[in-house]
Amino acid sequence: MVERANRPSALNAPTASGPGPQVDVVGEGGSQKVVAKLPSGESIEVLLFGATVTSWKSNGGQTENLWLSDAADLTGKKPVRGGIPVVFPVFGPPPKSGHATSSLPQHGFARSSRWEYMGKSTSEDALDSSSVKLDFGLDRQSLSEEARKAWPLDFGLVYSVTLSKDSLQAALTIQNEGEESFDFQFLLHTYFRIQDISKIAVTGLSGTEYIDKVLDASLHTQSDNQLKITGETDRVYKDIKQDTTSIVEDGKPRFDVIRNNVKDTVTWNPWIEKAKAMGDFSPDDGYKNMVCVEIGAVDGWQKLDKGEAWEGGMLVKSHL
Ligand SMILES: O=P(O)(O)OC[C@H]1O[C@H](O)[C@H](O)[C@@H](O)[C@@H]1O
Repeated sequence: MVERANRPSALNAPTASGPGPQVDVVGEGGSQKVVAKLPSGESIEVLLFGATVTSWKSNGGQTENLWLSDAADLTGKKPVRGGIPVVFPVFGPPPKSGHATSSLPQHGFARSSRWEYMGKSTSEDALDSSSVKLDFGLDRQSLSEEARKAWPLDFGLVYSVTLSKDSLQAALTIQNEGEESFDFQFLLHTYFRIQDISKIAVTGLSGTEYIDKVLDASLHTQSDNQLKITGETDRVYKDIKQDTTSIVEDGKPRFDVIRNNVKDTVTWNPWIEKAKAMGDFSPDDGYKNMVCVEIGAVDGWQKLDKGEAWEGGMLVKSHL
């Protein structure tokens, strides 16, 4: 059952099986966020600005899984540097001209729009198996005037984030509510927190073609099953056959990222110079503690006809 957020008394109603997941809306204005905690201690925080997940703690609440810059703006003035920004309807810089997204900023408007918290649904069978799903909505009416002008199409988004004991699921449903079809790209720009970039490998990409954005957008094929990050990395892996891309740390599984109805994945690490050059990236050597593994549909465009809906996303398992 989804409880509407405008009924605060229903937020944490006691249940027959004891205390269920705790969900609270905290903060004001651009800093408002939804904080959810399972009885076993795992938690998430989702800023309404961008519906950006800024924290995900597993392991009874002891292990933070997401990297968030110390200088991230969490007041709703600019996209968050870290966490899980939602990229829609265009990934990267939009096509220069002649496309419906051409007037939009890099990565579109979803990460810099204020979403509506639509409510939670919970399952609380037992302490160890409880979970909570938070729903967020964005439509044309809630966009800034600037974004509405730049992308004059009618749409409805529902973004659902589900916290379970060892996993986080994030899924976006896109509905075309207008009279004409539209093209979109979608990506979850997840910043994973890691101990040491020199000790990790990204696996599950072998045999896949990728565009290397650091090397002049040239096309390559991943031959090694272990992608080690040893310098600036910005690659778009396309049409991946495997469902799962993993992050291995010190030879042990750390995260499994399982794609649902999307086939592409971007790997990104700005490394030394680019990290220093970004005003909202802090500390300077924070690049050692993060790697972006970003699932999405970004190779070409997805077309959505009038009245149609599309859904895609990821399930991330944390091994800590
Ligand atoms: O600085 P941002 O707009 O958040 O983009 C950060 C990065 O996002 C993606 O990973 C792109 O592939 C990169 O080219 C880009 O630099």
